[in-house]
Amino acid sequence: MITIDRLTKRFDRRAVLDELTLSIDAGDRIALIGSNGAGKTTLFRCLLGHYGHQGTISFDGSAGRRREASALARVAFVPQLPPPLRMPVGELLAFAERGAGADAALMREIAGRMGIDLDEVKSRPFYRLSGGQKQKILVTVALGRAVDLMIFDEPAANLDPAARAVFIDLLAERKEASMLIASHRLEEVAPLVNRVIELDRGRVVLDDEVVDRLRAGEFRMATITLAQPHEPFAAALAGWGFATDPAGLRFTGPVPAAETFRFLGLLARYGSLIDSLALDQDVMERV
Ligand SMILES: Nc1ncnc2c1ncn2[C@@H]1O[C@H](COP(=O)(O)OP(=O)(O)OP(=O)(O)O)[C@@H](O)[C@H]1O
Repeated sequence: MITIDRLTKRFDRRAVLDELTLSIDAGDRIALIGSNGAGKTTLFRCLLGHYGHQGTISFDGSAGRRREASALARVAFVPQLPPPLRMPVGELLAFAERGAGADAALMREIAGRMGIDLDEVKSRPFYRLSGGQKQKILVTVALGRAVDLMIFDEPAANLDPAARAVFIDLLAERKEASMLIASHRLEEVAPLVNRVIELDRGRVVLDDEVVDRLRAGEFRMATITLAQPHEPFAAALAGWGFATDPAGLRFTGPVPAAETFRFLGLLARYGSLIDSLALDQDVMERV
C-alpha cells in the first residue's frame, strides 16, 4: 500500500530521517515506537505531504502530487498536538462531514462513548477545549470517516484512563483499516497491532511481526489470584466470562488466542493487585 524508499528529511542540515526504507501493506496495524526525537512525527508529516523530503513515498504506486491528493482522501490523522483552531466544534464537525465524508451519526456515537456530548460542546471554540477534549474530538472525526489508513500520533496521551480504554476498544473494532500508531506505551497498543517498528535517530532499528503460537480459535486458560478483593477488577473479568471463587480472590476463564494481548493489556492496568497469574495453553487443548 505504501512504499517508502530512502526517505531523508533534514532540519537545519541535520538528518532527522536518514535514508529510511519501509513498506506498509494493506491490513498492517503498526505500533511505531522510539525515544523522544527519534523521528516518528516527522515520518508522519512526510507521509501526509506536509514536508518536502528526499527519497520517495508512494501510495499504491503513485508518488509526488498525485500521492498527496489521494493520501488526503484515504488517510485519517490525529496529531500529537491539536491545532489551535478558532472555529466552533460544530463547524469543525460539519466540515469533517461535508469535506472529508465523515458520518454524523457515527461521530455522535463515538464521541458519546468517549464521554463527550457533542451538543454541549458544539458552540465552543475548539482551541478553548481541554487537552483531552480536543483529542476526543479529533479521534471522533478520524474514526467517523471510512479510510484505508489511520495515523495516530500519541493519540491517548491526554485521555483519562476510562477514555483511554474506550479509545483502545474503538480501534480494536475498526478491523478493516490499516493503522500506524506512535506510542510510548507499547503495552497499551500491543493488543491492536501485528507489527512493531522502532525508530532511532531517523532509521528503522526494529521491524518485528507480532506472532502468537496459538491459532485463531484456540484458547488459553487463565488463572489469576489477587491479594485482596477488588470490585472493578472482578467486574472487568466478569465481562470476559471468568468464574470467581466466593472470596472474590481467584478468577478462572478462557482467553481466546486472538485476544491475548488485549487481555494482558487489561491485566497491566491492575498489575499491583495481582498475586499470581497463569496462562495455561495445555489445559484448553485437553478439554
Ligand atoms: N519543524 C522543525 N524544525 C526543526 N527541527 C524539528 C522540526 N520538527 C522536528 N524537529 C526535530 O526533529 C527531531 C525529530 O522530531 P520528531 O517530532 O519527529 O520526534 P518524535 O519521534 O515524534 O518524538 P516524540 O516522541 O518526542 O514525539 C527532533 O530532534 C526535533 O527537534
